[in-house]
Amino acid sequence: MFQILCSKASIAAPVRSLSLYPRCNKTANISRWYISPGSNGYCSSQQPGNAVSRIWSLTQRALRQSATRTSKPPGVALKFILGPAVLTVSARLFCHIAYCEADVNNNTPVEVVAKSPAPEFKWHILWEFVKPQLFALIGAVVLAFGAAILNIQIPLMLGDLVNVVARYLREHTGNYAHEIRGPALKLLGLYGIQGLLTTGYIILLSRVGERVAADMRKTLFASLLRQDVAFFDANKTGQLVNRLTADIQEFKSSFKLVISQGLRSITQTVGCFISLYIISPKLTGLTVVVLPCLVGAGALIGSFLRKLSRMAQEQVAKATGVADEALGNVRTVKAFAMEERELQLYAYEVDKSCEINENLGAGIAVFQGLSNIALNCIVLGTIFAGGTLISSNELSPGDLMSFLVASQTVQRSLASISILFGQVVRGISSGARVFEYLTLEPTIPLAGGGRIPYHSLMGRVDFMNISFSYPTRPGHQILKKLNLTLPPSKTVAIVGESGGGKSTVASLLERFYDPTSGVIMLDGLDIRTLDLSWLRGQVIGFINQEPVLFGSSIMENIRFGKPEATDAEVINAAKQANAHRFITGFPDGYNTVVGERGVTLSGGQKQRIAIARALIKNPSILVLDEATSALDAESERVVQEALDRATKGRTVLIIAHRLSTIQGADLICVMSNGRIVEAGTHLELLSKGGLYSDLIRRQRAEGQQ
Ligand SMILES: Nc1ncnc2c1ncn2[C@@H]1O[C@H](COP(=O)(O)OP(=O)(O)OP(=O)(O)O)[C@@H](O)[C@H]1O
Repeated sequence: MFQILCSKASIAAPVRSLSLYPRCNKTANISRWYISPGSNGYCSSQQPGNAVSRIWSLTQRALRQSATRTSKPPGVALKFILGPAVLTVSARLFCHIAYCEADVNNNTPVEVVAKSPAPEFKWHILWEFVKPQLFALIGAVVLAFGAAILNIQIPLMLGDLVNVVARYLREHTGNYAHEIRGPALKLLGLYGIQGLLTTGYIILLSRVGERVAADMRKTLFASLLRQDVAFFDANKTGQLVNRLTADIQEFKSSFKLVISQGLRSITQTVGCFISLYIISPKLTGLTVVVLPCLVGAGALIGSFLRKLSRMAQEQVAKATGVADEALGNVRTVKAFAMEERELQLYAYEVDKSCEINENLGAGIAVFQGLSNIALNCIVLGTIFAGGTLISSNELSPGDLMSFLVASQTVQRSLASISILFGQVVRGISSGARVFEYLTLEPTIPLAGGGRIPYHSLMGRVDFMNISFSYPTRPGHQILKKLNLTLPPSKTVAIVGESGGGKSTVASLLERFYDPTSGVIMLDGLDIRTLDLSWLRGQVIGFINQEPVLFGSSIMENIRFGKPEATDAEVINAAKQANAHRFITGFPDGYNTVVGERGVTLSGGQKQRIAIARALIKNPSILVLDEATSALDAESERVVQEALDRATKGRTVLIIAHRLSTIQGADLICVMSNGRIVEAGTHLELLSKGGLYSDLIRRQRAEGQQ
């Protein structure tokens, strides 16, 4: 199996392919090679072993495109030269050179899976979020630093205290209570100040962390909403939501931990080492020999645990994706009685996650067990060696106490640094995933630069020589040099076989996608030069087969079409859409909450609210994409009545399955193979006896007319 790994759009279709039979003059284990099928991407083989010696199957069209556009990801460079029958591939991978030749064979199907390369962590983006919180952050750092410095002081003062006790036990002279009071009060004061500093830095740090996370969430959400439709074709909603929630949460935890624990641990390690050296250079020498070995072993086990933890994170995201999809489409799941299958899918992913987490837990347990043994051995060793030094009067009992406490602090700090290291890696990878979409620029920007014509619109639309392939399937051309005119205030219907590209035409008019070639003109202006928010918000009204409502009130749903609309405007739009009567029939009227995606309403009711939502913005152009095809006869009659009223005086594009609904259109265009092949009125097309009359005949036979 081969994979195409794309950074933006994904490619996910079984397609015709060509096979490459590479012959190379040098062994190179090519695990990844680069092609650019219309967007940046990697291509890799999942077959193990020496990839150069294997047959490479790739999509013919994707490769053709890759032959014209290649770029260099780090460490990988590759060129495609496509001859009539021979494909030459030259690859430089990690300093190995491989030359491959390949014969073209069109018949082998290949599975193509989309996957993104690992995103990069960008410090300058983090800086933008941290900048507004700089003062609070500096305050937190200073307080945390102060608390850490005091922690270095504490072992020394404990030593003083023990020395007082030891002297009293040895000599039994002086006033014990008086002698102990001073160092004890000092220590108490130190504990108090340390407590205050700790409270202060935790408050400041959690404020900084929460605000940075909140800003990131808002910016990421705004960035996601800004993306064009192709982005959502290529990315699963569950995974996007995961970036907004789990990834930002993980990043926030790491950020806070690094500043609090990282700073404290490093300061304490350095400070306590100095104290250790001052107390006893000999004992410190012993510690210096033993500790790095332990820390090295700990780091090794730690890196293995981090790998497991990353796998666990990814697995949880997968499981979330499955649950999100099933719950988001719960009605379909129920309609097909697929609860058991969805449960099995989810259980499979959760079990995998559980297995990884169990291994991770066992790894952590072993790690902690070994650490405990090692740390206790160090204590024992220190007491043993320290006792020897006491017996030779090189060390006092208080010094040994200070040494023990300080060396424990060093050990704790080093251990937390190694744990922290894992957290940093997790935080950085979560941050990178968040930043990836924060900076992603949509190919069709919603705002900026586009103009809004001064004059009022006539509403003439011209599709001129439009060719189009979906970004997720660049090799599959849907529209082929399509020409179509929507005259002002006229109704044009597009009919044709299913999957022929009718809805695609509507999507291009809305600029959900831009054509691969050709121009769409609105009143003689290229729509790419027009302000997109204005075009979608005020010019085009869109009603499709399955209207999706938000889980708020009917009033808010209609007002979604024009946020500044008054209640009277909402009611007026509802009346035009034949919705007023049923809305006022509800106990809460316009304040009735419609449930998630409008589940508490019937199909016809939802459709009429969608019509009101489109009409409230008084659009010059109305696009009806099979707006009545999902309704029963009675609902269709009421909705059709509303639509007839709504289309008056507007340019209307109707995409229709059921030909009975478009017979009154001013122009009917028949689409086939990505082009308009017939155009005329119902009667003209019938008299031609072409594709349209075939469709009519077929639908009559199927009883749809
Ligand atoms: N987002 C998408 N990404 C990739 N391919 C798509 C996408 N949407 C539609 N297609 C493909 O484009 C082709 C045309 O689809 P379109 O929805 O425009 O057809 P249609 O004529 O409206 O069909 P129907 O009458 O069944 O609704 C189909 O082959 C479909 O699989």
